[in-house]
Amino acid sequence: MAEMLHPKLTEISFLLNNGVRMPAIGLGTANPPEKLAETKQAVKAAVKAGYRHIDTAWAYGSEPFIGEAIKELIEEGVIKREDLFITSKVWPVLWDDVDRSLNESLKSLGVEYVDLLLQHWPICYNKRNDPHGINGLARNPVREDGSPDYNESADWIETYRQLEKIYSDPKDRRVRAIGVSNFPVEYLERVLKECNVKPAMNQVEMHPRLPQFELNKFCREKNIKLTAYSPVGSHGAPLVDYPPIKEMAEKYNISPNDILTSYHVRQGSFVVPRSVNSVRIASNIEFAPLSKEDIDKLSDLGRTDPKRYINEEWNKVVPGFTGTGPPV
Ligand SMILES: NC(=O)C1=CN([C@@H]2O[C@H](COP(=O)(O)OP(=O)(O)OC[C@H]3O[C@@H](n4cnc5c(N)ncnc54)[C@H](O)[C@@H]3O)[C@@H](O)[C@H]2O)C=CC1
Ligand SMILES: O=C1O[C@H](CO)[C@@H](O)[C@@H]1O
Repeated sequence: MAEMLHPKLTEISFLLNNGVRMPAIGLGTANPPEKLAETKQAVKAAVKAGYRHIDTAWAYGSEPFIGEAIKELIEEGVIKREDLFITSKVWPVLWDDVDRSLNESLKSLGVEYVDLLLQHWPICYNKRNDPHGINGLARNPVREDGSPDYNESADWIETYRQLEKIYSDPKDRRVRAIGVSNFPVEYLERVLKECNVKPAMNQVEMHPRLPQFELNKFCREKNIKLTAYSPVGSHGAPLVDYPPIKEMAEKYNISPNDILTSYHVRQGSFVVPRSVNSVRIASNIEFAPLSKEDIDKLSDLGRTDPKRYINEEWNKVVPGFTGTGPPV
């Protein structure tokens, strides 16, 4: 490809529906237990490479390591707190205690506010103590028979109501924007009907093999932004070696990772790739100015070869969030 002038992915940002500006690419931090401690150097490498957005969650166990990285980056004079955009999420075991979830996240992160707080899943779990869980609670509680321990009498919308109460209190400065994650269109419709604060974000699995056509159309109409998680197909990065992606990468003379992140940013969505490899973090920030035809060609894979990588037993209760995903 001829040399072209265009920004790095780390230089692009979009506005949320409440006027808050959010950097387009964020570092994903849902690292496996054996790599959790590496999150600290990954965040430091990402910020030094230009990243200003970190994606985390109460449930990841990565927040204390992100906190250590932020503290050192501020002490070293690399950034100030206000230069960073931090997203955290409320896990279904704390569906009825958003205050606790947020306070524990803030404490671990060592910050006074998060920029975006999401309801992680529209699911309500019962609380079960587990010394190996997150802050003493089992992350995915199960019953004696091994089935997910849902709270059958609870309503997932209660979590969003608690989020909007915190966000709407002018004396409470702990969140700058609120949103949801893993919400299908019908759940978003219910939030829009029954709640007062429109979610700024819906974070979902999204990539060429799961282009989320219906959610994209709905969210664009309602001015709700989307963030793409698992952009390279999660564990093992299967999409990086997927022939149509490699072919597009060769055409643009750029890495497959850059194709897979630019695919979202080019369409006005956010993307949160995960890595603890500092070389990869720093090199995979090129923006590919994909043409409309190339975007359509990639999205077509969602019709011809659909695939959802995050498919767990307990998330099957969310319509469309199982198997190959929503019909296209
Ligand atoms: N809201 C939600 O429910 C969810 C949110 N997320 C967020 O999205 C982030 C990204 O999604 P993930 O599922 O973590 O997966 P991902 O699609 O970003 O893939 C990450 C994996 O790919 C590997 N990788 C990346 N490039 C590679 C390359 N060129 N060669 C070999 N390996 C490579 C990384 O080392 C890592 O193991 C998470 O870390 C988390 O922050 C992820 C899942 C669910
Ligand atoms: O955010 C999340 O990450 C894990 C998968 O990596 C998933 O359980 C959850 O939604």
